[in-house]
Amino acid sequence: MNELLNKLKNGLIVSCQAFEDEPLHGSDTMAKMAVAAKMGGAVGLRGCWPNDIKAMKKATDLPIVGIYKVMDENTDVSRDIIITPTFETAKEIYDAGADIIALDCTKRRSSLETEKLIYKIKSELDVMIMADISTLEEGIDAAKFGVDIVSTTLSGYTKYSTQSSGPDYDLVQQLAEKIDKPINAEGRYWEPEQMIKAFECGAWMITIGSAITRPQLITKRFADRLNEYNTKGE
Ligand SMILES: CC(=O)N[C@H](C=O)[C@@H](O)[C@H](O)[C@H](O)COP(=O)(O)O
Repeated sequence: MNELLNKLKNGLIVSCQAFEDEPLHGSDTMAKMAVAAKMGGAVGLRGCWPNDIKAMKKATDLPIVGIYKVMDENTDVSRDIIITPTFETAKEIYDAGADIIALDCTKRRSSLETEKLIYKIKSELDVMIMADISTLEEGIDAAKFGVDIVSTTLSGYTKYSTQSSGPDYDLVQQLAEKIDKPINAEGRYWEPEQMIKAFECGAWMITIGSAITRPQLITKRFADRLNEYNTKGE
């Protein structure tokens, strides 16, 4: 088994990402988040854009799953491919130091295009690929096209995938049963016990983002609960 995959086995990857409209946006802050994640016991990181990845790489020695999100004011996140959409974006994060490149492998793009992109990355860059998918069928296809890891990242974020406010355990389980590749559980994990359930469903590793690195959402979760409590008696 590949040495990097061994390091990630049964481990926690912390996603450190903040868009321009988020209070923690900026590479310095993401690097600090990365250090905090390492102190807390993360075995890997997920980061977005070359500058953030470079800064996180400099600040820690943890392996990085790199992505490059491309979006503008016309982007519809349920319709468009935004996670590492092209070879050029993959190459940029590879040059920045990503150890694994994650890319959208949903059927929002044709299978042929996805297959070609995977082939080009595999043949020109010495890097592992994580397929961000939303359904079992997409996971099976991505595995056939030669990715190294399949991730549930986009379940709930394509129009045709299972919509849920919590993690998609069924998808983790089905992928683990049907695909002979490590499965990364990702998306809407907020509780340690949810994470354990993902491993019981067959996950190789787990990636958690918002519940650890988006303080505005962490605060909102508490504030929402408090509002609910405060309005009950009215
Ligand atoms: C759907 C999409 O674009 N997900 C992104 C992928 O990189 C990130 O915004 C998520 O934070 C990440 O997947 C981790 O998930 P969660 O934050 O739920 O733990």
